Amino acid sequence: MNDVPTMDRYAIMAWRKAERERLIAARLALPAEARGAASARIAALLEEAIGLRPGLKASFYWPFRGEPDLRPLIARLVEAGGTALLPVVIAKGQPLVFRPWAPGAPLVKGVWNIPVPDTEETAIPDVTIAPLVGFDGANYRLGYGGGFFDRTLATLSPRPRVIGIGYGLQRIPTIHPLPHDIPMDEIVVV
Ligand SMILES: Nc1nc2c(c(=O)[nH]1)N(C=O)[C@@H](CNc1ccc(C(=O)N[C@@H](CCC(=O)O)C(=O)O)cc1)CN2
Ligand SMILES: Nc1ncnc2c1ncn2[C@@H]1O[C@H](COP(=O)(O)OP(=O)(O)OP(=O)(O)O)[C@@H](O)[C@H]1O
Repeated sequence: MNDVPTMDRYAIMAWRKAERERLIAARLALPAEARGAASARIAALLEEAIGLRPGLKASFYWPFRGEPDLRPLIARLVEAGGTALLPVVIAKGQPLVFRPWAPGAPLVKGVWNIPVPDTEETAIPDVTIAPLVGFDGANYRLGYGGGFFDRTLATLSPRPRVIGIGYGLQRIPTIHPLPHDIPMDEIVVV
């Protein structure tokens, strides 16, 4: 099982499932104050990396299961004249769509009860902030297992700049990349 070259697709999917559970539990075990402090540091580094400017369209996410809370950065982008987008699951097995959202705008419950903007409007992001469950040194991302980000990026041309974000404890030696896995452009981890 730990003999990497002999892991087939089935074994990799089973390994990923266990690894996701371990990593999500480790993230949730971080005290709330530590998560809050880390979120502020990630937001500052991200702001520097992307540069807030009028017209910039950046996709974020509504935080759950201990993901860093970057909503203050959403507010700063909107104040700077940019557009913040949130990912929306239309259906399992389908790419995500991105809908605009600004602090105070209405949300409705989407798939898995994730809050999503109450609008039909969609837009393609210039920059996509991807929350990580795990990541490796080759910039591959482990997510929740729906395949949504990879499926979405595979359909977008030009592809947005993808920046993964998370905590250092989410680093793993390899996610055992499969042909559908698309590496991220950058990772901001604290
Ligand atoms: N905050 C946030 N929002 C996001 C994402 C994200 O990673 N973070 N997504 C990024 O893609 C999409 C949601 N992706 C998700 C994928 C799977 C599960 C989930 O709960 N899966 C079940 C397994 C169910 C199944 O396989 O059918 C589970 O883990 O129990 C949740 C969200 C869109 N919104
Ligand atoms: N471009 C694609 N086309 C079709 N299926 C895909 C594509 N990308 C991923 N998948 C499928 O999605 C499933 C989950 O993939 P994976 O384990 O990489 O999820 P993940 O990246 O952790 O999840 P998420 O992006 O939702 O956070 C796999 O069965 C994979 O084959």
